Amino acid sequence: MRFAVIVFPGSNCDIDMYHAIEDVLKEPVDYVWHDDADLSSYDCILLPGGFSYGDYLRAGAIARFSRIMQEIEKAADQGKLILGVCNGFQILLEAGLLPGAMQRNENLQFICSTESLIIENNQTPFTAEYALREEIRIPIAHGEGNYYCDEQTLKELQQNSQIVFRYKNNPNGSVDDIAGIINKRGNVLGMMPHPERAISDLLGSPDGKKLFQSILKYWRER
Ligand SMILES: NC(=O)CC[C@H](N)C(=O)O
Repeated sequence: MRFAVIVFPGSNCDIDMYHAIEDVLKEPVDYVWHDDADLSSYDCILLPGGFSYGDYLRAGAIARFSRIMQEIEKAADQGKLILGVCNGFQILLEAGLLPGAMQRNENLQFICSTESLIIENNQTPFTAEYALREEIRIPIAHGEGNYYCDEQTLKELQQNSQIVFRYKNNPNGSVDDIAGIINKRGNVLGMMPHPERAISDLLGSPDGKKLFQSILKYWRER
């Protein structure tokens, strides 16, 4: 299974993401620069965290217009797996690949902490290795993680089981304690917490490993 880690000017979790794939899955992984225009050889596309274009205007608002985004939209249409973490999630929202938007954290502070998350849907390619309602510990580090959507969208997310992760103790004011959502088709996941920073006890938690293992399992069994 071939993985691409997309690198924007200002990405800063790309190396962690690369090593998560290399260390946990031992599968081929490449960095792909945002101005490149071919993702056809990749099975899974990873948008890492960071401050693309300095988070100017809004986090993800400029990266959304990168050349690579057309390729990512094409890959999503083809049913390939797309994972956006933190700034990657923000970019997917700005691009309209996931519904809703990010606001500044409720307390207007950048929050850096390890949070308990609840697995709300383990029937996705990204979470099949977890138990339903399993509680996991994953770090967060963001200033704009306060997920918002209108009532109609929230109802749809709830009814279609598109809310994949919820915070146990909501740190940022996100609606319905949302930490991560998936698209209706089930191949595009966005989440604010960083699973790539939780792949061993040495890093404080190994709980992110199952997310990457779920991706590989899905690909092998599909
Ligand atoms: N870790 C990150 O991806 C930082 C997220 C982001 N740009 C924010 O502060 O909201």
